[in-house]
Amino acid sequence: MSEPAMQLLDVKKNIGSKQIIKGISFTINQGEVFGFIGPNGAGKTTTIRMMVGLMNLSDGDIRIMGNSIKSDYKQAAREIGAIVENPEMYPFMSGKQNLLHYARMIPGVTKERVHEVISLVGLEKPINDKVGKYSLGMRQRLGIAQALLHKPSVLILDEPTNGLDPAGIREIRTYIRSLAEKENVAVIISSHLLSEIEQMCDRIGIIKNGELIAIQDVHDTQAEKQISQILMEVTPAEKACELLKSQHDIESAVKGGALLFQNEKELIPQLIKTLVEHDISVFQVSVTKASLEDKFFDLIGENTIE
Ligand SMILES: Nc1ncnc2c1ncn2[C@@H]1O[C@H](COP(=O)(O)OP(=O)(O)OP(=O)(O)O)[C@@H](O)[C@H]1O
Repeated sequence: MSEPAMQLLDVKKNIGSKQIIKGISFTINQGEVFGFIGPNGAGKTTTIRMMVGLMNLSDGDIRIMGNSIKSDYKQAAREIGAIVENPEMYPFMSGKQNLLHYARMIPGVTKERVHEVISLVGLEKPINDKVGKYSLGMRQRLGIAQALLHKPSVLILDEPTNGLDPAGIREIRTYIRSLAEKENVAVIISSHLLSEIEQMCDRIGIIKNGELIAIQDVHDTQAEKQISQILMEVTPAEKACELLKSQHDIESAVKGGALLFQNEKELIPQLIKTLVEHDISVFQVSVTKASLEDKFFDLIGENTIE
């Protein structure tokens, strides 16, 4: 197993008397796209500011390719590329001129590397146009290209989908995945909207009130044996609801003449057997996959995160 790209070890942050981050630990692997999700005010930006060294930790540590951000900041910082606030670009210069300008300030960055990062974010066509004419999505690509110039091991993007239209969000999806693979760079993307970033992530970490409440493997949820949303049309529904609880410890909601609950669909034949044995009539069973969004709402206990 290769060295983790980033490790958060019981990270805490107090501001005044308030504990904003309450001991967060997780590991991000090289080359993976990690979504950092949570409602507004959950603590995403605070955690990210600590990851990139813009804010001190109150306790715990962050290691980037094994280098402690506390005791070995210079080495750790070399491994990070980030867009936390809007990157400064000169609007009267072309995208390429901007990149060359930054490249000159970083030791060891060649012209070849500048061309490489342009192609990684798919900006070849407009790269000689003035940045002032760029769309928000294009400016963001340029910012990411700039953040990649020094070949970091970790790329951190705070709310990169904010302000983008659906086409811009689709574009991000395509190039983030491919650059993570081509560069073997770990990408951390924060968002308060799961639907916007779910498709480009390998794993999602969910943060609420300064605590990490779950880490979810996105590919797992696409696997066969997973939690499904099950709707059973039964009569009498109330009696069926009690039976599922007493015989199978399943909590279900009664809606009209139907029961609604989440479980593995492999359990369905057993449930039908129990119901029929107790003189319940089963008219119909329908199964839909519980999306990560459903689980996210379950976890954060809200129906909306806007
Ligand atoms: N300088 C500060 N002083 C006091 N409280 C702060 C400070 N900075 C952040 N907070 C509080 O810490 C909590 C976490 O804020 P943070 O900005 O990290 O959340 P977030 O998940 O990034 O939210 P958003 O999606 O709205 O950016 C919030 O309750 C916020 O009010």
